[in-house]
Amino acid sequence: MDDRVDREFAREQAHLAATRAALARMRDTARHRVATGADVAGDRWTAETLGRMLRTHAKELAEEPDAPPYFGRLRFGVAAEAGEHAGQRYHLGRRHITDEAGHPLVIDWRAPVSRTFYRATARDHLGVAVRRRYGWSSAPPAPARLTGFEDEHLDRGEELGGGSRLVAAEIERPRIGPMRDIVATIQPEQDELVRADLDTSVCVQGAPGTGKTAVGLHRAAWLLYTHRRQLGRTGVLVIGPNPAFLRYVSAVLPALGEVDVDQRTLEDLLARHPIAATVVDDDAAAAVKHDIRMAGVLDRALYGRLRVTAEALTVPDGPYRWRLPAGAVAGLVAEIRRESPPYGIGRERLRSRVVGLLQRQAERRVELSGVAWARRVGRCAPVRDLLDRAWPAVRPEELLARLLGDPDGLAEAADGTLTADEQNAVRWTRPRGARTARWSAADLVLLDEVAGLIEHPPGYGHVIVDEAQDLSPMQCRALARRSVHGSLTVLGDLAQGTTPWAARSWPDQLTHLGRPTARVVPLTAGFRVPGAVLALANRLLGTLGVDVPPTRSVRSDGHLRVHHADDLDTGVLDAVRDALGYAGSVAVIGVDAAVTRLAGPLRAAGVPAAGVDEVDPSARVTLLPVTLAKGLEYDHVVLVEPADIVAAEARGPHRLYVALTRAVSRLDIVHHRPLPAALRG
Ligand SMILES: Nc1ncnc2c1ncn2[C@@H]1O[C@H](COP(=O)(O)OP(=O)(O)OP(=O)(O)O)[C@@H](O)[C@H]1O
Repeated sequence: MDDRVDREFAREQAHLAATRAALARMRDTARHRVATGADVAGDRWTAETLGRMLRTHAKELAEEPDAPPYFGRLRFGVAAEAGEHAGQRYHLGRRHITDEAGHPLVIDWRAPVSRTFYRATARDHLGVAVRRRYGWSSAPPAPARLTGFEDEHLDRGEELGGGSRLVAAEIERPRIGPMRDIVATIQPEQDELVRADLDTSVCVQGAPGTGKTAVGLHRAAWLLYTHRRQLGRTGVLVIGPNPAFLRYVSAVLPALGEVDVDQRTLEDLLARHPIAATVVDDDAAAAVKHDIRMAGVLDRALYGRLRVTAEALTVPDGPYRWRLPAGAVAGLVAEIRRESPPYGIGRERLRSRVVGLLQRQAERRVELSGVAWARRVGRCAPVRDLLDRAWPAVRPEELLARLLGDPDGLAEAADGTLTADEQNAVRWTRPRGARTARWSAADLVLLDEVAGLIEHPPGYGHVIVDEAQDLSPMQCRALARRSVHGSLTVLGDLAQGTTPWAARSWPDQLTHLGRPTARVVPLTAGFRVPGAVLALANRLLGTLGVDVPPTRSVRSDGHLRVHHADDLDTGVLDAVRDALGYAGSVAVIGVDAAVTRLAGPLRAAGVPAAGVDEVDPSARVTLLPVTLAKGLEYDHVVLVEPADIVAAEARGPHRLYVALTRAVSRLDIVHHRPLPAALRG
């Protein structure tokens, strides 16, 4: 028996050597092609496209050159269910690797056959006789070493499920550096989401650490692989809550071979102007500006610019004068309004219909040179003046500056929609012109709404929105506008909503996102947070006012400790010193001011600690303001004074829930004030 295992292991070593040699050859070829690609292409456009493609390919192959080249293997049986794969073996990895003759040594995890690896069970083995998982040890820069494998004879009814040693080790591996991909251990319910069709929009409701972000990123990679041409043209957009989060997840897609996904914050996507740091809306103003009713107010303000003109139009044309009778233009405007094109297109439509009527008149009298005549008349002063009166061109900045700066204009647009108090809340006390105006973050959302009414923005083939529960209705609309012809993956957790406008129900949020009928799929297996920590965090759930399914942790390791400290700084310092005795990353999380203040005492005690935005390789400890903690994870978390986190903001309990669920292995809570009631006892 052992002999058989040894022989099998030797065969695996030989396959590994062949795979590494093939990968090195593919990399050399890719590099060579980058160097010569531009010379072999026939024209400049082809050269550029080819060059870009080759550079991308070379870059993909250069990612993590010494990482394990595969993670699993499928051996199909010979029964009918195996179909075309009968008797075949396939190693599965992050990308295809082929030998010199073009035979596959490793199949991409996204290929259709790989689906079987994630979905096959003992009850429904989908033709698979044996599923094999590999164990690797890696100590970069040395290449990863194959340490063993684990077989499940699915055809004999054997299945390890949660008992797989390799899967458990992979899930519980300490976190160092940026987020990693999970291709080796994607779970069936996650795989179903990852491989949902391109035209399917889906919403994933998942408690902290259930793999929402991981699912979203793997879905992006799968979609790009499966619909490369279409999405190469239309693009994939990933929206994350803040730059620290985006930095944390930014390595996943390149590691999966995808270097062309647009990963941004929503603020960045809508940044027509820099946000003025000095212009911060107070709570009342922000609440109104993010309210869905603002969509109606802006629409009314914009279309309030149309003027019904009863005048006749006269256009001199050489010896002739062409005329439109009074009322004709008003009729055209009403007709175009009924067709409801974007405002900017409406203006051009009016121009061309006016010209069309004039042209019909003219054609009865003279021979016209069609297009040139129409262009000239369309730009002539009387037509231009008429358009500027009846359907004036509008810039979003100018419209919003007038709306917020002019109480009468605001009252007119908001009458019956916003109360007088709400109008007062958003009104500028010192009116400014469009050029000198300074815009707040919420103003940029409004400007985007107006810009979207004037002209549809370019869209994406697929948009993935993380932490979607935190988006306001107006922010949702900005994303809906960019995915009109594409689909959406909406990721979030109602229990982690911390903005004043955070969603309390997915159907409402999905309606704002333009996908009212998207399926809401729960994920309930927690991969990040150890059981003991999750049990504590779950105690808060009842106080958060949302209806979400409970979660169980799949982790067997980890610890939770609660320390009462007479002196908070000393308590934190002790906990941090203890944390540094373990492998992995450490974060100190507390209200923003406390975290800033703790930098001094930690430094004085000889513990280097970096801010979340600093890159300091000597610091294993990150000082993380709780408002930036969303989506991030650390091996060891020292959570400072939960009562302060609860008291700091209206949604303090939700914020505490987020903070409690950042720890991958160990959570130390250090408090001086009494713990919030839900955490006591
Ligand atoms: N199938 C899996 N196998 C191994 N690790 C996994 C799996 N699914 C998720 N993880 C890991 O669990 C951790 C949490 O995943 P992720 O950040 O995607 O969760 P999340 O639901 O987005 O959490 P949050 O709500 O806190 O943002 C990550 O380290 C991720 O790599």
